[in-house]
Amino acid sequence: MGCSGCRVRFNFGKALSKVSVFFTMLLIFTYFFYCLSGLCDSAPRALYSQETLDYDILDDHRRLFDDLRPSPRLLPDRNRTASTAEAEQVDAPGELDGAPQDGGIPVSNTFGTKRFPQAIIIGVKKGGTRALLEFLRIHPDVRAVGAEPHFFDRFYDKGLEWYRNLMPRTLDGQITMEKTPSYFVTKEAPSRICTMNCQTKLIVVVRDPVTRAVSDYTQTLSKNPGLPSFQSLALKNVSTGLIDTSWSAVRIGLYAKHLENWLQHFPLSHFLFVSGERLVSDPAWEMGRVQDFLGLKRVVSGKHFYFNQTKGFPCLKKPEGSSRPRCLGKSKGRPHPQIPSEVLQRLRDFYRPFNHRFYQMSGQDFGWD
Ligand SMILES: Nc1ncnc2c1ncn2[C@@H]1O[C@H](COP(=O)(O)OS(=O)(=O)O)[C@@H](OP(=O)(O)O)[C@H]1O
Repeated sequence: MGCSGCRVRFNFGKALSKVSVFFTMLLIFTYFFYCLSGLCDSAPRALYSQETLDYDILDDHRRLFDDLRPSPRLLPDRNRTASTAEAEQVDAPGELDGAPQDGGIPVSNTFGTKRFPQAIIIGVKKGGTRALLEFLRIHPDVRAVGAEPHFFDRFYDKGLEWYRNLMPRTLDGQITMEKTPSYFVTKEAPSRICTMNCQTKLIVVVRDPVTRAVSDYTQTLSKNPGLPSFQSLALKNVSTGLIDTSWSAVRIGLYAKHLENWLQHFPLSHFLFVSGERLVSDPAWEMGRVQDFLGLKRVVSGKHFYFNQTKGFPCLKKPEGSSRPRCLGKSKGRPHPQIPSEVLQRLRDFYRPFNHRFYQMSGQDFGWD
């Protein structure tokens, strides 16, 4: 009896070890299948459990974009065009879902396909483009490249397949997006985007050009504390108050001029102009418009936001899978330096006719006067 009991125990133990080997193998196969299917791409999302977006943004950027980044030059150079000066400012990017791959053939499988973006946030620099993209990424039908690809301004010679391979995989019905604010001021960008797809939807986050210029200056100043004063860069002649339109921080705010270039290639119906101010004061309202424009169900709503008093901006309530709320990183919402009021007034006067022209062209009054 003792012996037969032993045999039963022995067989049971063997069976148990076979079952555990089977399950281990199953786990390994499942993992490989999962990765080969491209779902491992979404792993960086786990990093979003950080309180701010700083860490994931910078790590992903370094890992995947090191070979793309030209050496940064921070001092404004009046001999360069607005577009080249603009292109130097690499935004703190976010999650990158797809690394550039060799071969250029888009990977397609049952879990998604790398597609060209159907919608692009083309501008404006310091308008609130990062906030908009991060808010949109809550939507289950939006997948976006976190870093700024700068394809249509800097890396166009790498070819469209290179660009497509930067994109995250999407399922049917999902929208692929990217944001590169310098496209708005890049002369060649409209024709290049149209060559990719003339049906592309274009989103422009606009902000009072005076505040935008100060924000732009603040960003450059943060990287280069020896920068001359705002007024000495903005004014060609302090006594006459002549504005220096060759300074990119000023030029970018001439929205009507830049839009004119875009309207040569795209009809107005392809654009959505988002108010950068309202994106801060009422993000849910502005996100409603954006989702409608993109043909998405209104998923992102007031319940996703709270106003963070310390940050002074709306932040995201605990996103799914995250233990903490999420604000944008330190490079968003920097305190601006004090600029003499007469300089700001001079700039306001300078921009007024351009703003009015922009209101006419866009059919929206942003109330910047
Ligand atoms: N929710 C939230 N959190 C933080 N910051 C916010 C938010 N919404 C809009 N903004 C404004 O976004 C400004 C930066 O704009 P961008 O993201 O377009 O800058 S960049 O061009 O990508 O560098 C940034 O400009 P500064 O305040 O001058 O730093 C903010 O004013």
